[in-house]
Parts: sequence; structure tokens; C-alpha cells
Amino acid sequence: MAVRIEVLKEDNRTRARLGKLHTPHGVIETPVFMPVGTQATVKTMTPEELKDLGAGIILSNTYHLFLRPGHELIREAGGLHAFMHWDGAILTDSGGFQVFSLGDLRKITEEGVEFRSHLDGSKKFLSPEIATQVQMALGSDIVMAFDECTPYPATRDYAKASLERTTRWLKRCQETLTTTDRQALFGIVQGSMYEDLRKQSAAEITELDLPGYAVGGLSVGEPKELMYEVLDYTVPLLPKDKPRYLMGVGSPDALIEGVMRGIDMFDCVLPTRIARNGTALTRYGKLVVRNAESAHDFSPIDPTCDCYTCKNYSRAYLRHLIKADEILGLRLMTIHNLRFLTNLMSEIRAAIKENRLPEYREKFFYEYGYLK
Ligand SMILES: Nc1cc(CSc2ncc[nH]2)c2nc(N)[nH]c(=O)c2c1
Repeated sequence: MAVRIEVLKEDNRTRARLGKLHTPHGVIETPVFMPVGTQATVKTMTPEELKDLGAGIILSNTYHLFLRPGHELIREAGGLHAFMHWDGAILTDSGGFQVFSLGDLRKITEEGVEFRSHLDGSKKFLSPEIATQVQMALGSDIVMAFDECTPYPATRDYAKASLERTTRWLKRCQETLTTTDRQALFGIVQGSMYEDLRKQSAAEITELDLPGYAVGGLSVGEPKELMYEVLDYTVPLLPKDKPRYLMGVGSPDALIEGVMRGIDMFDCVLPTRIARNGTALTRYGKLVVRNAESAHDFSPIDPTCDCYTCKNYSRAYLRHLIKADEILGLRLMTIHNLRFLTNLMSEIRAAIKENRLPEYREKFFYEYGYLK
């Protein structure tokens, strides 16, 4: 069954949409934040805990699983859903981004990318064909095209050559997929921070009439205001009847700003990563639980939060666990941060439904400390 979005409502004052993302592994309400499970696990969480937290779709990574344990082993296990005991939806990133940010990059050619594994330094090669075949072996519900995430900053010439190669690579991904699997392929718009290049990339990508489109090449170190500016002119170029996915975003404020600009899907490693080093997300801003100020604080991270951690544990205890490098600390902090984000997204969906998203943003930003 194809991946498709059912847009239930378009906000009357912003570009926000309320929708349902239909996938072979369930229907997910949008806008949605997708937890990241890079190595076939959302670190420290069992699939049952993820479901309890409200997660319906998670991300995993071609690059990592290709290197270890290998996609053939996962195919042998019956695919990624069976291998990791997750019956919700899975979106897999194509590996391009990770090669640039993780592997010891050797070189990019028209054929693909040669690199050295970050695990053992051995020479590896990923191409649009290989990245697509890996994702088919994993059996993911949403397959991301093999793209080059144009680094920031980039010259116009580099950005133009890069987006044009990404388009050629997308066509090779599409040719690799069978007709049925093509219904899972999302294209990725590049073009760095140049409006005319974003227009060109969007035109080339949307010509292929894919089931969904991602805005790539953002959240790569540029100022947030610049990211929002690029979204302002890029998102309207994407078809309204297809899901829009902003890759690698983000923090609570960026999630709200992205929804206002018409984004349906988000993912970011930060919430789970900062949880493991003792930082909690709250509606009042970030709380660094490991700091001394929490040592004698026997209140929960956030008294308004309904998560298992906030209902049963104090900041003092969490600080102790994190300082003592206790595994339970990693788990309790992750539970809180993921629940915070699923609650944030459901509050955003309610605000869209009730025509009060701009007011919700104002209130959130004021409480969160963004509007002094
Ligand atoms: N910022 C950003 C983040 C990611 C990783 S998204 C992700 N993969 C695994 C977890 N999360 C990107 N991935 C691709 N393929 N292209 C991009 O332009 C891009 C940009």
C-alpha cells in the first residue's frame, strides 16, 4: 500500500496542516516528530515503551545498518520490523548525510560515494542503487532518496552542481525500485540557501510525482532565521497533497516554526542525545538535571508532565543517576524527552484544529523563554 497523507485541515492564518500519514505499518497523525533509532534501536527504549510514549513512526539509518550488522543479515531476519520487534512505521535515511558527517570521506563521484567506515576504517562504497537496495532489504515503509546534503556554506556553483547530481541520483533510486516499492520513495529537495536553486531542485524533484518530499540541506549549521527563510519560499513549491518532511529538525521552537511553514514530519537526534547527557526538555526551556542546582530538588523535572519519569522520580535522583553513569538515568531522561515531544506535537495538532496555532506559539515561546 502506498504512503500517502490525508490532509484533514489547512490552518486559516498559517501554512500549517493537520493530517493523517497512511503507511503499511499504521496511520500516523501529523504534524509528527519521529524518534531516531540509528542502529535499529531508539537508544535505551523498548518498542513497547516507544508505543506507550505515543510514537507511531521511527527513523533508522542505511549507513549504520549497511556497515553493521549488514542489510543481508537483516533481510535474513525478515526485515527491520521483525529484527527489532517494532510493528510501527519505519523511515530510513539513505546514508548520504551520514557518509559526510561520519565516515572518513574519500570522494564523491557521479557513480556514488567512496568512504572509509567509521567502525574499522575499511573502504566502502554507497551509490543510489546500493542505498536503495539496502532500504528494500530493510523493508522500511519510507525510503529516502540517496542525496548529497549540500554542506553549509556552499558557493552557488557548488550548490547548483550538487542539487543537479542529487536529482540524477534520485532518478537512479527510482529506477532501482520495483513499481510497488516506488510508492515508498521520498525525494529530497536541495539547493542550499539560494532561492532560485531551491526552485530548480523542487521543480526537478516534484516532476517525478513521488509519494512524499523532504526538505534537505537545512539544519546544517545555518542560523535558524535563515532556515525559516528558506522554508518560507521552498515549502510552497511542494504539492499540497503530499507529505513534507524537514530532515534533522529539531528543537521545540524549530518544530513549531516548521509546522507554521507547512511541514508535516520532523526528526532529530538531539532530544534523545541530550537526554543521555542529562538535559531535559521542558515547557520552560532546557533543564540541565546534572547541574548542582538539582542536587536537593525533590520535585519532578516538570510537574505538568504526564510521563513515567515525572510521575515517579525527582530531579535529585535523576541527577544522581546521571552523575553515577547509571543506565537507568539514560532511560528515565529519554522517556521524559520523547514524551515531551509527543505531547508538544499533540498540543500543536490541537491548536491547528481549534484555529489557535499563532496564539499557542506566542504562549509557548513566552513560557519557554524565547520571547523575553
Ligand atoms: N539536516 C539534515 C539531516 C539529515 C539526516 S536525517 C536523519 N537520518 C537519520 C536520523 N535522522 C539529512 N539526511 C539526508 N539524506 N539529506 C539531508 O539533506 C539531511 C539534512
